[in-house]
Amino acid sequence: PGWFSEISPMWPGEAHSLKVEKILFQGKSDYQNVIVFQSATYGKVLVLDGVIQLTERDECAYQEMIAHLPLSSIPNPRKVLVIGGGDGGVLREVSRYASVEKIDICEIDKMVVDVSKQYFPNVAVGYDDPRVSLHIGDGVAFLKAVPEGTYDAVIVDSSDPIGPAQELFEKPFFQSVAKALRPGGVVCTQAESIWLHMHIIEEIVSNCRQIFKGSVNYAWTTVPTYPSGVIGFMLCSTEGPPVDFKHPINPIDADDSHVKTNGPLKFYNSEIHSAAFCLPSFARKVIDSK
Ligand SMILES: NCCCN[C@H]1CC[C@H](NCCCN)CC1
Repeated sequence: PGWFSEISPMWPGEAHSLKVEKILFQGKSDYQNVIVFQSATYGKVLVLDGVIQLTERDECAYQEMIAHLPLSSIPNPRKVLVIGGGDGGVLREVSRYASVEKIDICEIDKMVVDVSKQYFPNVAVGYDDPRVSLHIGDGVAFLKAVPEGTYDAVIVDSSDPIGPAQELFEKPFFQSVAKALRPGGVVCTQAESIWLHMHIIEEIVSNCRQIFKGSVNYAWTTVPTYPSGVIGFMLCSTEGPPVDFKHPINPIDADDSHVKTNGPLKFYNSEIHSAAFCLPSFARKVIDSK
């Protein structure tokens, strides 16, 4: 009955809208407002504090890219940490790797987990994997308690810098991620839009270059229901065995040695992996110069 428009001071003067068929859930957690609605053409939609987190139709693009850009770049990921990502979509993608032994996830808002399990079963299917351990709490505190060099990969599937995820965009957090990673370990973070947030990205890249002494790259992909239709990722590795993010050495889309229980990959493949690092000149100028 009507339209949902994603109006936010983070993208002034513009608002992506989706036609609403039915509101399925409305709640207020300790951290944010949570809404689930059935859209006319994008399936069910999860909204936190008025910001679209995922839709059934295009979530594959974001979840597959944020997980496979880092994990396809290292030979045998064993221990993986997901910060945020309470909907479970990233877990679904991480569990495709037979080499993975342990997946820790730290999500601050339990309502996001519960709502995803109830309304987005094909996304929350990630929680069914026995290797997954769910920690409800603040990712900043969780990482401070992690012993040095624990993880092969950290994936920061955060919302935006306004709200509970604010600290996940700041330098101390990146430092704690670097400490938690083994030498040559990798991190992939949600890194906003080159059309909307070049200044935020400039700051993030500058911080990452100071903290991560392996490689630091920015990749991007298309997600029609995120503002400006694109979303980016920071791909960084710590000092140690070199990581070439642009040429995946552990292709998840190649053979059948990977778990297929969660259905086929809908978006990610090795070509789009490499292409994701090709940037328009206005972005490359800023990102490569930091
Ligand atoms: N696992 C899916 C969670 C999605 N995370 C974020 C949700 C907010 C979205 N705003 C985009 C703002 C413009 N860059 C970015 C991804």
